Amino acid sequence: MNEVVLKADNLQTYIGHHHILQGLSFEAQADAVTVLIGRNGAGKSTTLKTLIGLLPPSEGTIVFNGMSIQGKRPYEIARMGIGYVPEDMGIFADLTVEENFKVAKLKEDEATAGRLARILDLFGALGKFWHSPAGNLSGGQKQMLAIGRAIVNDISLLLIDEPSKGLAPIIIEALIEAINLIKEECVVVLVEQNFYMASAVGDYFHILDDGRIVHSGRMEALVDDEELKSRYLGISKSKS
Ligand SMILES: Nc1ncnc2c1ncn2[C@@H]1O[C@H](COP(=O)(O)OP(=O)(O)OP(=O)(O)O)[C@@H](O)[C@H]1O
Repeated sequence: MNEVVLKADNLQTYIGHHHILQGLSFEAQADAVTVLIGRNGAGKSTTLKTLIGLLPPSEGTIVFNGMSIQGKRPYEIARMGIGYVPEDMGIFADLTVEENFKVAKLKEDEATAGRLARILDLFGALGKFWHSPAGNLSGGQKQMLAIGRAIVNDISLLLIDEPSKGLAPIIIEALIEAINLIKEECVVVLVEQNFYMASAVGDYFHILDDGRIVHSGRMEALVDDEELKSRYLGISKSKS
């Protein structure tokens, strides 16, 4: 049995008066990519925002590496070793790629410089456009910058919200390769609608529906489960 790095239990999250997460519970294991999937509006992005402290839950617990993190501020949670790549990527379009990294870096030490060098090896375009405004990057390059910025610090958990959104298949292949390398360094919790990408990187899956987890298991089991894919993900056999 693998070590549990993140355990969310009975999360209840409201946005205004809307009760979005309704008792959501799941775990993420060490050395694995856990994928959250489900229909539009199921509560996937809300789950990541709840975990990182942007939407504090009204009830429930979140334990990360044995520490309770619910109720902490996002910057406190980030400093405990959780990286977050939001759906809109959150990069600073007017700043250069270099400046985007400067804003993100928590330390200017040797270990951070080593991680940055590895990120530039992984995502060659970032080095090429190092002095260009990040707003000029292509969609795929922006996603690489957003992910690179999140892993430049010493994190043990990376939360990524729908990285494949709007990207061409060839760029999705590069992202799959990158996430499979990143998972060697830290635990990944990924929200992903693209089932090809979800199944190419995921070790475990959780299906969300109406703010709850309705099915969980190993990704291989979901790949073979036509009924579940059709019911919750709208994937029919001919399309998969
Ligand atoms: N700022 C907001 N104000 C009101 N309702 C919101 C807000 N943000 C999200 N919601 C609602 O919360 C529910 C869950 O949204 P969320 O973005 O978490 O879903 P999702 O599963 O990530 O969907 P998608 O795949 O479309 O991104 C939806 O019904 C959405 O309309």
